[in-house]
Amino acid sequence: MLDHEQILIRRGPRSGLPIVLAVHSTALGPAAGGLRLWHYPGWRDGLTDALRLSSAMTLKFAAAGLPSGGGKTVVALPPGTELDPPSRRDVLRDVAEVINALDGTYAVGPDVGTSPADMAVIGETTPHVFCKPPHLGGSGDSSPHTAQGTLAALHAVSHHLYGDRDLDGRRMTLIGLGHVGEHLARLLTAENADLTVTDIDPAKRPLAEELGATWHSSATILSKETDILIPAALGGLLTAQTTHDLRCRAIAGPANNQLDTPEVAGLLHRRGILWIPDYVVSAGGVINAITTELHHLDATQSSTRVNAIETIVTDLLTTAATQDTTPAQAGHDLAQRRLGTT
Ligand SMILES: NC(=O)c1ccc[n+]([C@@H]2O[C@H](COP(=O)([O-])OP(=O)(O)OC[C@H]3O[C@@H](n4cnc5c(N)ncnc54)[C@H](O)[C@@H]3O)[C@@H](O)[C@H]2O)c1
Repeated sequence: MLDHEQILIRRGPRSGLPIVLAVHSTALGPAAGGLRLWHYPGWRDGLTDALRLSSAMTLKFAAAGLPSGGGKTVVALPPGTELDPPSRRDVLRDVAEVINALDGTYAVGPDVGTSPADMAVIGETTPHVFCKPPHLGGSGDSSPHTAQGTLAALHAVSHHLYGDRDLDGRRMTLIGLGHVGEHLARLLTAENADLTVTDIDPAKRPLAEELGATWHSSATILSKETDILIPAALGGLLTAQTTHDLRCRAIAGPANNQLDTPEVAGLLHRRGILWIPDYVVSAGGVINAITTELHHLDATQSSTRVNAIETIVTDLLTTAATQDTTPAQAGHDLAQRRLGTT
């Protein structure tokens, strides 16, 4: 059954590249979601990714209580393709024209492979764009807000596990010191967490030293004993296999698509490990962008919405405990209720 409202697939007239724009749902409001400019074996793989990612955006907005729907755009670059600046501009103009064809049903922001600077180029052709650089009136880099929302989720988890939201001395293990990970590491250090960090990029190690965090090999990080594990790198980290290695009480991080398959949530539950849905934990960036740019809230109101992730996670954990289910199931049920599908 087709689960999506609209799927546009076009070969860009300037770039010749396949552009897939998927609108999963506008049940709660106009759709929004990032532009992924990434290498795929073929355009159909890009289509599969756009379908999956756009439905995840619907869940993200519904769980966050935002009046927006899920969408995503994927430009499927053939393997090995490098875009020089003029070619990149051509792709972005092609994408902007596809967005304009939807007449406000969908607005685009950055995702893997794109940045606020790319949104500025798209914004030359369509107004349906967010996260442009601040000097062009946008909210710019979303990663500080994603880190802020993740911190809010960690407060909720700490309170649930230990009866205290204070992170002072709490053992936290952070995987990935990229855009979000670095901001989060600084926030956790400011709260005196007992922080261990890792990254496959050894150039990140000086940051660990600067913050007084413990640096750990990425190869063995999952088996390190810790209170809360925070995935902030790539997806697919949690599999039936890696689940056996874990020595943590909970997992809450911003990395998208952490579970290899949905069944892994059940495996974690049976091992007594709380897993907080990634689409709830990682929502801070898009909450800030959408509320400030599309819903015109001021910075304080928007920050309050990002910090409300703490309440959302608290409610999910309470529901899961009282109904003897997983936070994953509780999150799914919450989103479906808001979407009016249950
Ligand atoms: N940037 C945002 O606002 C935002 C919003 C929502 C979700 N996310 C998700 O959060 C995650 C991090 O995003 P980001 O913008 O910081 O990305 P990024 O590319 O800046 O950082 C990722 C970091 O992870 C490291 N890494 C990759 N594989 C690793 C591994 N196996 N072990 C350890 N480290 C590894 C990389 O070297 C890099 O430093 C991604 O999954 C992203 O989809 C980001």
